[in-house]
Amino acid sequence: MTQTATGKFTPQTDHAARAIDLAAENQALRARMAYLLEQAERNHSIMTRHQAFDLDIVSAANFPELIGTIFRVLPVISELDSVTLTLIDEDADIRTVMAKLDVVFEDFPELIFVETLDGLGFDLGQRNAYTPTPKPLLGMYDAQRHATPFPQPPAGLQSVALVPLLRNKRIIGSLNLGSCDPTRFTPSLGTDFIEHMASIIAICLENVISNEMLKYIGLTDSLTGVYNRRYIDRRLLEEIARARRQQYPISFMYIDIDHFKRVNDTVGHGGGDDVLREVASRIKNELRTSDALARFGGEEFVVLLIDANLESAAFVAERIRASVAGSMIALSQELQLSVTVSIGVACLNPGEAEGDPAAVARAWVAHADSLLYVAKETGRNRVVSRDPVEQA
Ligand SMILES: Nc1nc2c(ncn2[C@@H]2O[C@H](COP(=O)(O)OP(=O)(O)OP(=O)(O)O)[C@@H](O)[C@H]2O)c(=O)[nH]1
Repeated sequence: MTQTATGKFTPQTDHAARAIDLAAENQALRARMAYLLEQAERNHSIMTRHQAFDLDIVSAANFPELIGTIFRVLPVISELDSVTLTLIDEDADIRTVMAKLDVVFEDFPELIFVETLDGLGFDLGQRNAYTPTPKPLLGMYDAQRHATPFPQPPAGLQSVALVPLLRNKRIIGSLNLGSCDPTRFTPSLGTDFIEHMASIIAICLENVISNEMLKYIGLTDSLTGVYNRRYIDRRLLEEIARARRQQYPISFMYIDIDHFKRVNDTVGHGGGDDVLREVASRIKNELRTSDALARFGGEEFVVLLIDANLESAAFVAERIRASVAGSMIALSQELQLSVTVSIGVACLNPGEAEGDPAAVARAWVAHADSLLYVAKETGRNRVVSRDPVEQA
């Protein structure tokens, strides 16, 4: 109703006022609907992006691909200013295996390794088998308290979420999310969504790490820790193809411990194993990181040298021979042993790598083996890099 000049209300004015109220209400409803629509569209877009992210990480072929995707994609789709990952790696097994598989950790400054659960840098309270699943910790960023999960925080970091990564109730690390918006992560915020995301990341991490470990075990010799024959057979084919493309020489060394049967007879099989380990370590010390050392079986080792001609490979072989023969191998305080090796060296020059790589590899290895045979026949403890017939 509307009041007249005399103070009375008339039906007309009442009607008009009601219309104004309705219009205002309508406008407010429309604004609210527009807001909800916008929110729904935003949520839909976030969901779609996260579904695509889940697919990406689930199909990551290896460890670098997985963590690369997490660090590259997650900050964008979740509109975050920092994403880091802490992994618990008690005996540095993960780091050792990844390094062996040529993962370059410097490429991932957001990846943090800690030795223990306490090292995660946030309080999970006393834990035992019956402790309930730890929840993500959300709140204001504190430079001192969050120094471990955010070693290089972006300027203006305000709020953080530290999300435990769990596999079968075991905490394997944490996903650390940071935002410059102070209201982004508050203790009252629901955590279902980030817990779900963290659980998928944890599954992917565990799978990829186990796969890499298996790959590593499948390519290395368990006694000496150097590569095994399977690895070198595959690598030979790759390097022959690469040397052919890039036109550089590659060399191959066949190394055999002299009279190893006598070593075993003297110090037993266990002592023989120690000798194998020490010889592998002495050979490795003489090599560049680009060279590949493998145990071919028994007391035989092989080395693949990249971009090395016959002369430089023979030089390295001579250094290896001298290193093994140069000092006794101590099996215990009382027991020391003198060991020597014989080495055959063959080079594959640009132009000689043509044809079927497998056939080239076979002929090349056989050549190095025949030179090793010459070294054995002509007195052992020596390097032979040329056929005696060629030399004559
Ligand atoms: N301890 C140990 N011995 C091994 C291993 N694999 C092979 N052998 C031994 O290595 C010895 C190889 O001996 P041979 O091939 O006869 O040659 P050699 O005594 O080294 O003599 P030359 O090669 O002619 O100098 C054998 O006694 C094998 O038992 C191993 O993993 N550990």
